[in-house]
Amino acid sequence: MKVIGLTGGISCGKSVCSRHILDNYPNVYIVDADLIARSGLDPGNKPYKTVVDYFEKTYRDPVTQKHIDVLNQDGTVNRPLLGKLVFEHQHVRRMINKATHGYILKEMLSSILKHWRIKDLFSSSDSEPIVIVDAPLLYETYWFSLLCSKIIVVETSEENQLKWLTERNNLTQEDAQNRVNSQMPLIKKIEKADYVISNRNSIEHFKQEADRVFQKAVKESRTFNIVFAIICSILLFFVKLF
Ligand SMILES: CC(C)(COP(=O)(O)OP(=O)(O)OC[C@H]1O[C@@H](n2cnc3c(N)ncnc32)[C@H](O)[C@@H]1O)[C@@H](O)C(=O)NCCC(=O)NCCS
Ligand SMILES: Nc1ncnc2c1ncn2[C@@H]1O[C@H](COP(=O)(O)OP(=O)(O)OP(=O)(O)O)[C@@H](O)[C@H]1O
Repeated sequence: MKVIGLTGGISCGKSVCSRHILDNYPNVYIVDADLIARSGLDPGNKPYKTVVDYFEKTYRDPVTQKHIDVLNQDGTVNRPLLGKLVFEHQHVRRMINKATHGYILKEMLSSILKHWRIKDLFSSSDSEPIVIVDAPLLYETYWFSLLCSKIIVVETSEENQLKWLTERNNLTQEDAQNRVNSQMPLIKKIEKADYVISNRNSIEHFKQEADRVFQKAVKESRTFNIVFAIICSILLFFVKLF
């Protein structure tokens, strides 16, 4: 098994890229951090409880000092409202990161280890599983990046990011800008990257670039070895305790 990270700025095209790779290459599995985070906010899960507690006990609207209810009537999280607060206020963002990142790491580790096969230790073959960890905060969250042998960064212009983000999420320009500003600057991610896929032209061109870079990354990635599998299992054990 090889583990390749896929990251980049918000709304740069990571999902388009991972879907394209999933559809066109055998033995590819996607571990999607956004999807995992979403499940963490389902009622009953630990991150959900932490977030609900925070808004019930701690958080007051900074202007009106009123209590803010982030739940819908059926008890699920009101994501548009929570999203607005998270990207507007650094302390809410800190809280949500603390509430969700341990959970995301645990679920990521479990998903990755599911694809690890002892037989790949002895012979590398074309059928070796390739796990793509699609995580927007791969560099912001040190432990996430450690899991990956190579990391691909998807980049585009800030103008494209804002345009695609306002259209996709139906956001105002200001809300979209808050989301872009809440992440590590894209230029820093590009500096850290093993590979960069540029998404500044058509989607078709982007997919061709994605093919080229993905094939190179697979060739140059090392196989997830037994020592690493053991370290991950131990880490998973401790993360599960908390
Ligand atoms: C704030 C939440 C409720 C907003 O939900 P919403 O449906 O509007 O957005 P969605 O989950 O689709 O995320 C969209 C994008 O926002 C960016 N983003 C999400 N969380 C964060 C964060 N904490 N900091 C910076 N950017 C973030 C990412 O680029 C992500 O791809 C949600 O993103 C969330 O629970 N975030 C905390 C978990 C997290 O850190 N996720 C990223 C995993 S690496
Ligand atoms: N080259 C392109 N031309 C036009 N639209 C594009 C292009 N690339 C991506 N998009 C659109 O931009 C939006 C964002 O793309 P995508 O969802 O893949 O980004 P992402 O990096 O996964 O976002 P997030 O960080 O929010 O998870 C989507 O609606 C997608 O269809």
